[in-house]
Amino acid sequence: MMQRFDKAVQLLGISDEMYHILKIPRKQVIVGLPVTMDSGEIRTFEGYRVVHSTILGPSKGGIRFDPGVNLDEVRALAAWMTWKCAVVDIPYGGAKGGVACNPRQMSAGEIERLVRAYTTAMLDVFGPDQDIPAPDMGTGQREMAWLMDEYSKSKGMTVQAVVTGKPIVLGGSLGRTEATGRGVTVSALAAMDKLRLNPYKSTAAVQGFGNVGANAASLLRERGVKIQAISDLSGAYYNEAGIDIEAAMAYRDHNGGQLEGFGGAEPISSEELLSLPVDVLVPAATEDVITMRNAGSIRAKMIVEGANGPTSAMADDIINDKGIMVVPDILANAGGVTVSYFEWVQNRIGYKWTLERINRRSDRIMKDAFNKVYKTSQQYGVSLRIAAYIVAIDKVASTYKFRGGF
Ligand SMILES: NC(=O)C1=CN([C@@H]2O[C@H](COP(=O)(O)OP(=O)(O)OC[C@H]3O[C@@H](n4cnc5c(N)ncnc54)[C@H](O)[C@@H]3O)[C@@H](O)[C@H]2O)C=CC1
Ligand SMILES: O=C(O)CCC(=O)C(=O)O
Repeated sequence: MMQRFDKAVQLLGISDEMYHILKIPRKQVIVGLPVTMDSGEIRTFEGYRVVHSTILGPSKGGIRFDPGVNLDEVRALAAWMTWKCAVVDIPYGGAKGGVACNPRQMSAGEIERLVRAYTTAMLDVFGPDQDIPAPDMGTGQREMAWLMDEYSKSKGMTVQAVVTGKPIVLGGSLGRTEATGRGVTVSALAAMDKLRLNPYKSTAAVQGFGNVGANAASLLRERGVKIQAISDLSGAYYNEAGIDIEAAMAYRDHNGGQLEGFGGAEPISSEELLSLPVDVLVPAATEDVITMRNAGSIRAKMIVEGANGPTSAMADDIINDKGIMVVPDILANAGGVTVSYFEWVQNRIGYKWTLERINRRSDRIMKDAFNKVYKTSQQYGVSLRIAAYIVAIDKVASTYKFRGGF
């Protein structure tokens, strides 16, 4: 995150003082979370919430449950949220949270107790005007429902707007589940248009088959793109003629959330998936999957980053030299936080929007953001990634200047 940030700051000519204001997170909270496991044993988990910036509005960002979660990762993810919200021009700052745990090896009861303990520990941080969490890797609607319930109990009233990505019955928004994958699709189509690629004659490979990957694959398929490969933690699966994405989703949902044993494609290695000669590669799993080690073998014409930070900074140059267009994470996956913003607005006005209105508005925001970043990349002669940072940093820095008060 910092390497791209430094580059964009140099191009923008930001002062040293502003550099440090933008670099250092506003708040970093680490908590110990004792939880009674089903066995009766008490295990203590470490949880984090980093608020990177609140200059544009309340901070916003998901909560990750994964064994690899650590403070450094959460700090980078929080800063990415600040830049992401600024790129799509929504009135939020950036934050991110997480707990180092393996939800795949925990029962629903254990996860619920962990979510409630985390929420209680973060009561001073969270709030509908302060800091608004949402789902990320390893969490979803169910966890957001428990979070809202625990927070509401502590306040003695129902506070829907404290969290987004909730189930619809609890005030969740129509379209939020598919929103990130939808935004990835809108960005991919906009980029394909620039490269004059016809979606109906194009192919894609998608890494990660969770919320973002599966929905992106399904929506790209709907727009004519042939999905030749998909993957998850269990492995990668290839079918030259195209994978039936709906069948793969149904299989996953009846197979403990995993694609393992999926019959509609042949198994390949995860590395093979990344180097397939497809038009569009969508990394939608986790960080640092495209690195110096494998960037040289990528044959896709474009990479559309569904995940946060899937490409290491060192790999950027190799990919740029190969002439591969990259639609960066802070632009490509911003559809999720955009519809989260709509959910928060609906909660606050106490009114529900139709799916048609939500999709129309989020598609417009994603297209406008893509066009602005594309124009900036032409103007500065830089990649879409650096252009997205320029757009975001410029907005946040100029807001600071207007607000003053240092
Ligand atoms: N859920 C959301 O609305 C948003 C998520 N993101 C980012 O998208 C990425 C994925 O998030 P979700 O889909 O929500 O998570 P998820 O937990 O729903 O799914 C993650 C998927 O990736 C797979 N996976 C994990 N590590 C892998 C690896 N090394 N190789 C192949 N597959 C692997 C898992 O098996 C699973 O299929 C994360 O980087 C997250 O930060 C970004 C914006 C919004
Ligand atoms: O929906 C949100 O508020 C945030 C989603 C998120 O964590 C992300 O965009 O990385």
